[in-house]
Amino acid sequence: MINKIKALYRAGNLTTTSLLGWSVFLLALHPEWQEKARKEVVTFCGLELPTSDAIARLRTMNMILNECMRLYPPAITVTRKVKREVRLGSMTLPANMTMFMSILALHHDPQIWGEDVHIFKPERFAEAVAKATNNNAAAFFPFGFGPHTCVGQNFTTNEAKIALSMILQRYKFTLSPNYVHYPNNIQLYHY
Ligand code: HEM
Repeated sequence: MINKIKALYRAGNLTTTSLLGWSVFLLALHPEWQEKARKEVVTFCGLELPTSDAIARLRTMNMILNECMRLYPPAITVTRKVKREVRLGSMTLPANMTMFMSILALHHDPQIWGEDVHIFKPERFAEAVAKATNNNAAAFFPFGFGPHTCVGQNFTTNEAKIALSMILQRYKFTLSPNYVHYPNNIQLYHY
């Protein structure tokens, strides 16, 4: 039981702070999106604490958070163990093999996202994910997929929306001239 609680704490802590950190960074770099997000928050929440009804209406913020997780996915791979030998396209995967599927690589693949793949463009997510991904909806998988999809997905999305709304209600922010870009992989599990 204690280990399960520790796992939830570890899985939910650095991932959410990573998402919030990169969101603030990207909004500092793109003041026009910062202003759009602030306007939306003020329209639906005023200067009050965001309610669950208001959070559900934050479409622009949803687009921004998706684009942040596309460019800087808090978890960069998902892992699967091959139970028995299996054919996958032209490959044969042996039993007991551990596979790492790179979220980061797929989120930065120009064949899926287009030549502007490295540019922050929340408007990609204005419509369905299938549209943003050139009909490869599974190629956007910041929370993994299948039976092991992140159990904290809805919780963390709401948490991030509340935190970001409260920041936007109170502050305008820009990037420090001393900032040095140094994205780093976070280690989720330290046993
Ligand atoms: C932005 C925040 C988060 C991101 C990007 C994220 C991402 C992920 C990813 C990629 C996986 C692997 C899914 C797979 O293998 O298909 C995962 C699993 C998991 N996540 Fe999250 N996560 C986040 C927040 C949270 C939070 C807040 C919690 C708990 C409160 C949580 C609990 C878990 C658990 C327990 C698993 C294991 C699920 C399983 O193996 O059945 N995560 N998460």
